[in-house]
Amino acid sequence: MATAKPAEDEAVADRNLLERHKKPVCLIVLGMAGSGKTTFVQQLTSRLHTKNKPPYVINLDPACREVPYPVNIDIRDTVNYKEVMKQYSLGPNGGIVTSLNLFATKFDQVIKLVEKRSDNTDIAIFDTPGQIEVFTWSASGTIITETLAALFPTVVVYVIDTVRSVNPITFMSNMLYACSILYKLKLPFIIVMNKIDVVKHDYAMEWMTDFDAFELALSSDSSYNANLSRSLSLTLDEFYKDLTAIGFSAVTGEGFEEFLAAVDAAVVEYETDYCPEHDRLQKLQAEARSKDKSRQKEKFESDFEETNRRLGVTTGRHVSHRNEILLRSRGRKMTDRATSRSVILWKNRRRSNSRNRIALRREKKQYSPGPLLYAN
Ligand SMILES: Nc1nc2c(ncn2[C@@H]2O[C@H](COP(=O)(O)OP(=O)(O)OP(=O)(O)O)[C@@H](O)[C@H]2O)c(=O)[nH]1
Repeated sequence: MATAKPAEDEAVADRNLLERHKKPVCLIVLGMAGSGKTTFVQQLTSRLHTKNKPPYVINLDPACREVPYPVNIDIRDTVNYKEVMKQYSLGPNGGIVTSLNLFATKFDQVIKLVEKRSDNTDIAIFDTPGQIEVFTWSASGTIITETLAALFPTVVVYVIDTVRSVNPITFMSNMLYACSILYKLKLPFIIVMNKIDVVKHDYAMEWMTDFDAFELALSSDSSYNANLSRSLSLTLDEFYKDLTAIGFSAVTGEGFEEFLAAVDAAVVEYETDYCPEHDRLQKLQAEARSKDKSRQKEKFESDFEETNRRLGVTTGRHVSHRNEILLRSRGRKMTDRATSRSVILWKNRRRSNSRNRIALRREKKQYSPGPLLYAN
């Protein structure tokens, strides 16, 4: 029996891997405002439709005016962003965070819908808000990403505006952001250098592989920013090494095949690097939880025995006559004290009950998201 266990574990691990293989690849599209995320999703969706491989598309931007691609799940159908801002007296960013939080409470339903489509969809695309930090550093963004990554092969697609990044300092800011997201999420990562129909991405590829070229681009600038960018470029060398970057035009579709190849490679990376690490961490967490449980149980048992010992109650249920009297008198004293305490407590409770009723009445008026709507 004992020898069969590792083989069983291996079989379970293989089955998990196969199950993960079956499900659609989830692409989480991130990028600064105006980098072209929505246009990129539109181009990708239309090309995949042409290939007869329609993706499952989910819009997670509650503040966008219109979605220019066929969307299967739209956060705006469930959460009214303007109403959230009004009800909670929030500004635009707070409104987006709260809308995402409200939507995250229904994310299990999104997962079920994506799972349902696993037989006839290879790719699920998640378009995110332009306020990048709202998704990457918020609780709901983390919940959404981690839930997806635990169940499906998940890849982060970071869209960069190649036109704006010709400025080496802007380029460095973009790369720093990408780096922070990569190390936070630890998921396979593809950088999409968008808008190559306007400016080719060769300069950026050169800056990532050749420090001297980047320094040359900064040579005319002696500001603090330029010096900082220079130093950071050396530090980011490690980050650049493992990075997959491709050129893309969300307008013409140039780079589409290269992007699909990068996604395939990222799925392999997800299975060989992310999954084993994820499983290892899960195992460690489960072990820590069970250790904690047994520690708590031991503590409870020792506390219980100690209390019994102090009260003179032996485990054999024998209570000495003296102890019995002691217990009774202690009990009486406690009841006297308890009665007056109960009266005060009762009065306080009545007061707090009416306060709760008012709070509840107010709460009822507060915004709650609608049902999750979806198109097949
Ligand atoms: N020339 C060119 N323009 C592009 C490309 N991709 C996007 N654009 C333009 O860039 C602008 C911003 O594109 P969006 O797709 O709205 O960018 P976004 O990142 O979704 O913007 P937010 O929703 O504000 O975050 C639009 O005017 C697009 O037409 C591209 O590949 N080439």
